Amino acid sequence: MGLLQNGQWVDQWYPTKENGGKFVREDARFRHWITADGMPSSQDIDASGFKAEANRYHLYVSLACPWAHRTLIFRELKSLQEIIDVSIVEPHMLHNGWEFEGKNQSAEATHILGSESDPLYAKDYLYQIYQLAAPDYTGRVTVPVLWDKLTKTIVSNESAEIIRMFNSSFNHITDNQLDFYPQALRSEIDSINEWIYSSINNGVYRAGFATSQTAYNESFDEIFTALDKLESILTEQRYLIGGKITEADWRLFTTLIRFDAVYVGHFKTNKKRIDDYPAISGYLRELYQIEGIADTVNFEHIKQHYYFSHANINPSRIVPNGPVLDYLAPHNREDI
Ligand SMILES: N[C@@H](CCC(=O)N[C@@H](CS)C(=O)NCC(=O)O)C(=O)O
Repeated sequence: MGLLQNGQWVDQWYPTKENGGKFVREDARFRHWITADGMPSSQDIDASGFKAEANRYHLYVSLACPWAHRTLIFRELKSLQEIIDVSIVEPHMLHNGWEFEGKNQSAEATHILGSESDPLYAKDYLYQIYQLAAPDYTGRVTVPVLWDKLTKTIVSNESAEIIRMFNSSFNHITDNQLDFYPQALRSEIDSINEWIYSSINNGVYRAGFATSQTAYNESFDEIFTALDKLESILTEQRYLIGGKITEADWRLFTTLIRFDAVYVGHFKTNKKRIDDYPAISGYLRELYQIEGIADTVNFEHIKQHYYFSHANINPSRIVPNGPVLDYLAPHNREDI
């Protein structure tokens, strides 16, 4: 794993020493917006508008990654499958970072079913896509990447913003008017997102990537305090914000679905499993059973990625066979 420095790939692990053993996530650097008419959006930090058009954009994802998973879910829920195509990288992220399927894969990586080659430029590694967009780029090479085929650049590598674009910018093309970020609920959604991002979505990474006991303990406590609070919220109400599924639920979902399969073991977030929380686990099953969602979940990619890629956490690279999980069992949430 590594990053680009002035456009050159450098193989190195996350620096945690200077932060007392804490993992600190870097902000995404490509932050443009696709708008319906192509006019710059007020959220676009570079004020360059990208017009919503069918088959102009391409999504590079990993099926393992919870952030990329959000974008796949929104592509599904917002009927964008036919107009935004997707490429799936190999789950093993090694010394060249994310790799495409092909003959130049790292020697120790295994070809995992479902991984794809780069259909646009036949590149071997995702960092080469970043180099195409910005030859002198400095920063991490992350998924998801929303790519513009017309101007050959990265529109965005920030999942939180990609799902907002998917939520509304293509409605006039797809005629899908579902709204997961309705005006009236925005401030409530924003504040729940912030809490869940820091304590849970990013909390599990802070626990897993911590290199000091203190840093791990801190995140561990934060995660389980938040899960206990979530359990009481979801005992009283069906979704995070009352009776309607919003963006906040989907952002939480991608962490919950990885929790028992990977985080409990690999990231040592093992005070309880999601399965031990009756309300959260029923809620998780309900979301999983919504049409189109199960197809976005690939446990093989999820487990292979974490257990195999992070050799400093799991040097043997043995990928566990369990646990047995049944997300198709009845959720019994209809009457809440
Ligand atoms: N802020 C980004 C974070 C994405 C992210 O960190 N993705 C991970 C995979 S789960 C990644 O690609 N990491 C590679 C790296 O950090 O070098 C987003 O939400 O889109």
